[in-house]
Amino acid sequence: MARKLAAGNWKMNGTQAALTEAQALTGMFPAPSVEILLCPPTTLVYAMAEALRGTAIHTGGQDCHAHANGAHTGDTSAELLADAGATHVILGHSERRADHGETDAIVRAKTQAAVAAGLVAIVCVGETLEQREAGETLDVVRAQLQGSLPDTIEADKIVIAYEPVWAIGTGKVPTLDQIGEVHADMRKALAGRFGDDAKMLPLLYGGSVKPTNAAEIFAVSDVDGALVGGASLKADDFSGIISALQDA
Ligand SMILES: O=C(CO)COP(=O)(O)O
Repeated sequence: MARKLAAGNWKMNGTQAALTEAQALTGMFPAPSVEILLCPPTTLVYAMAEALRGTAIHTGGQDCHAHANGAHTGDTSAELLADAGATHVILGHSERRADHGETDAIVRAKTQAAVAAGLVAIVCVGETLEQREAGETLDVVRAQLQGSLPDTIEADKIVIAYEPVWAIGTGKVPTLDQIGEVHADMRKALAGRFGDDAKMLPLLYGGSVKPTNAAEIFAVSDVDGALVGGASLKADDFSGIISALQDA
């Protein structure tokens, strides 16, 4: 069985004042039955990891460079994130693929770097609206998985997040059948490539997950958690999603 994970992606939001939201979550979930992760902007990774030290809530980055160190002005390596206290890193988010031209090959190199640094890599895939309307969703997602993952994996170091681009920040969510179809197909593709390890990989759904729709999404088979944007910024909202995952 894959482990369950509720992950929050704060994107480019959150000053130090927002750390109180992370601390509030620790009070609500002193001993959670699922993994909980918050990925703040890079500027807050160290402070959040320190604030959450000794609690059940993990801290992660939102991207890393493919190299461990060197002349890469403005970039952050997986090693630096780990040194700051991160345990996870989101890679290949559609906003990075779109804003920074990240290809599957780049995401794959970053995934290898993250795992080498001891981080869990959360690898994001997902189709655009145009691709869905053209009936290309499963092909697009399969190709992204194929290109973005290394040939050999450690099952406890990889998480997959299916995030349809058109569902991110829009309030639009695929039907439960559509989510189930993609997740089942991802599990099948991963099993074809990694054998039994595929059963251990958490497959997260992301895109307009809210406390109000989380339970029905978590009831879909092969959905092992969520990667949450807007609703992870406030402890009151994110806690509803975490509770739904615990109850699933
Ligand atoms: O992109 C996302 C998480 O990585 C999803 O964002 P929203 O939950 O705000 O739609």
